[in-house]
Amino acid sequence: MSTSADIEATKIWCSNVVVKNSSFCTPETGDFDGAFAKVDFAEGELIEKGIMRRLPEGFNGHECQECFTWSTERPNKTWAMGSGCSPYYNTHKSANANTRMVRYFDEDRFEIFAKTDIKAGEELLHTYISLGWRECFAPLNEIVNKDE
Ligand SMILES: C[S@@+](CC[C@H](N)C(=O)[O-])C[C@H]1O[C@@H](n2cnc3c(N)ncnc32)[C@H](O)[C@@H]1O
Repeated sequence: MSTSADIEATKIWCSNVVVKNSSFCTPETGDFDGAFAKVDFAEGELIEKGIMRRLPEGFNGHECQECFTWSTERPNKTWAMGSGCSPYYNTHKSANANTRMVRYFDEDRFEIFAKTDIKAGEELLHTYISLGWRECFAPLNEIVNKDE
């Protein structure tokens, strides 16, 4: 088990998260991946931390579902790839998302925290900040917000 000193001292820590088939998989979608809690988390607890690597200038994140929006500029021109399990978190609208990602753009790192108490085995979901405007997420945005 990692102590808080271990976690503090490391840049990438995702020991309490596993990746496996998402709970959103259906016979129609086929298999795809999601991130899951390996242990119980209390509301506010750190789930995972890691680093980002910026993608080359000119990279078009509108065509890539796996990269992260990595600036507050809109339209966004800076995209990054995240460490650990971070690329595998599926999304949901804010009311149903059980995690939140804190982005430290100037340090190229992130932390993911529990928004609610989470039981081991639950799928971890966060609301993608680009869900409403990234071109490749248009079909997903319709699915997630179909009741709005
Ligand atoms: C950042 S990736 C997440 C990991 C991805 N599921 C995988 O297997 O690599 C984003 C993609 O996951 C899928 N996804 C995310 N949230 C979803 C949801 N709530 N329902 C269905 N598919 C979802 C969509 O295909 C989306 O483009």
